[in-house]
Amino acid sequence: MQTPPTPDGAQPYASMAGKLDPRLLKALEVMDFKFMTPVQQRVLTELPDWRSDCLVQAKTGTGKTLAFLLPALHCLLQGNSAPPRGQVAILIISPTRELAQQIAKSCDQLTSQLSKPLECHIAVGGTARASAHSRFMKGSPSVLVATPGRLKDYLSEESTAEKLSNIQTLVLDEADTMLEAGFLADVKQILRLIPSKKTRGWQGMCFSATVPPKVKEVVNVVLNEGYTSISTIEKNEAPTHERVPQYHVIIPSVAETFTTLATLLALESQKCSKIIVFGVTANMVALFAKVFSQGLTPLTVFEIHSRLNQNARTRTTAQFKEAASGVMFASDVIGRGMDFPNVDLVVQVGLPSNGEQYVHRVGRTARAGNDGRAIILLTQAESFFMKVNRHLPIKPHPETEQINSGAPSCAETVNQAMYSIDELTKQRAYSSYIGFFAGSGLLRQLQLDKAGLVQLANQMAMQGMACPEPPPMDKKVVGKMGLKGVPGFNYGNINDLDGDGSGAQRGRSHGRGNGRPNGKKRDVLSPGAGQDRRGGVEKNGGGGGRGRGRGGRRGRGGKPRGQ
Ligand SMILES: Nc1ncnc2c1ncn2[C@@H]1O[C@H](COP(=O)(O)OP(=O)(O)OP(=O)(O)O)[C@@H](O)[C@H]1O
Repeated sequence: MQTPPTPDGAQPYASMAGKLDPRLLKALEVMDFKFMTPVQQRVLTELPDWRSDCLVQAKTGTGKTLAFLLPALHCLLQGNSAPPRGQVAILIISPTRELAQQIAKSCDQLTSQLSKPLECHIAVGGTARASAHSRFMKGSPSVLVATPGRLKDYLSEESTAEKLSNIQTLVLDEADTMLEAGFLADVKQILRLIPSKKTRGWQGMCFSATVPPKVKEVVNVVLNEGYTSISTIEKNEAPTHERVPQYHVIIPSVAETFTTLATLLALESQKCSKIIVFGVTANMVALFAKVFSQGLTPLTVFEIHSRLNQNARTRTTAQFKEAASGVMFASDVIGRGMDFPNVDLVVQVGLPSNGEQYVHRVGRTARAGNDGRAIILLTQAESFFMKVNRHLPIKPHPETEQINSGAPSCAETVNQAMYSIDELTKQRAYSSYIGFFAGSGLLRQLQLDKAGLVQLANQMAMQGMACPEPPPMDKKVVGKMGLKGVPGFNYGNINDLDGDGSGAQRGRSHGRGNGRPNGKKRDVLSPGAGQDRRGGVEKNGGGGGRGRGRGGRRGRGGKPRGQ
């Protein structure tokens, strides 16, 4: 007898008996997933064939991962056209390392009930390439979850590419970001390195919570004409959850960013226990984390961005997934796809790269049917974001006045915390802030010229970060930012700055000429370094971690450097 559907129309997975591989159904039972989410139901019931090409849009946190894994795994397990043993059948490309690891974990859970384990491998930057590659070559990988850089690196070796010469399914998760300017070239190059769709007829699956119209123009690189399009979002419906009230707080001046955030978090941590705070650049996030670790919040502070090495990123991801409470300061390395259970509140400080990125960041809360809230902190000049994204239901925060009036009373505490932060951390935050805007094309919308940008950053440094003068900038870096000759910079040697907590003392001058006692040279930052726009994208295949991150980071919408 058929199990009846629930009142809201969700079909139980039990109704898929006889259709979906029983071992997958058993795994779903073990995972305690009794009902299909709407996107899972629609993919499993509306695809003409589970091998059909598709573009699927559904809100964040609604179970898209299983919606592509289930049909792909079913076809692999049932199909008689499975590739020879040792060859990859399902290739999943993700924009970030953390997301790749998360997808692989879901895949392992779904295949846990097979009598003989099915191997799901990961190929991402920042991890020991040699050992992962050797496991991949010696093993029998049926599924590979990869980030573009490391995948290109694998495919550049003939023997490795051979293992990908019989793929059945190619999934682009976060498809819109994978098919936009910064990534499209990578994807096209990957497609040149695997057997062509025309001759091999592999299935293409594109999934995302946001599908801007321009994506549809390029989706044909992985989908055949006539592909199935599924969306669980109504035409005029906001792409965010109705369960997430969204608010903005306008900060009186950029100098008050830190005090406003401190006031907001003090207020919010009375009602919320698990919070993610996004910042505009990795270096700004690093500064937030250091400052708020100085007793500015009762919550445990977590930090994740591309300037941390991959071990630290992976550890923090696991810890924050497990944590019952805490505040995680994050860049866009976790902006998309990441599933941290029970996040109550998402705060965005400053502008996201675009409306889509805003939606994905908000989507770190209210997942799997839970509730959540979202707040964006913007300066008056940045408030154009609401005008150009009118479809987003962002309202003024009901406690804006209380937050703004409370901020000055935090100034002393924030200043004291700032004094204890090393000079290099502040310099990097300052430099990355300038680099972000200089390379963003946002100056016009902000009604700022280049000198105005430098002035704004100086104001933030001197009034917000307790710097006695603008942090020093290297002339070459300024030139690379396209700001040569712009007034307002304090040129100096970054190598002279104190670079860790031990060298920084309360109230210590931030000026030039503080020699490093050990005479160690510091790397000079490249413009835009420490920016995690485009979701903390992958760069080259090899190496990774802190050192590589500097040279290879991608600016807003730009091509990845160093490839
Ligand atoms: N059928 C189900 N029943 C209950 N929970 C589910 C089901 N399917 C998925 N989930 C859970 O819902 C959460 C969100 O799933 P998932 O990460 O796949 O969302 P998503 O739509 O891919 O989100 P994003 O757009 O942010 O990438 C996860 O914790 C997942 O385990």
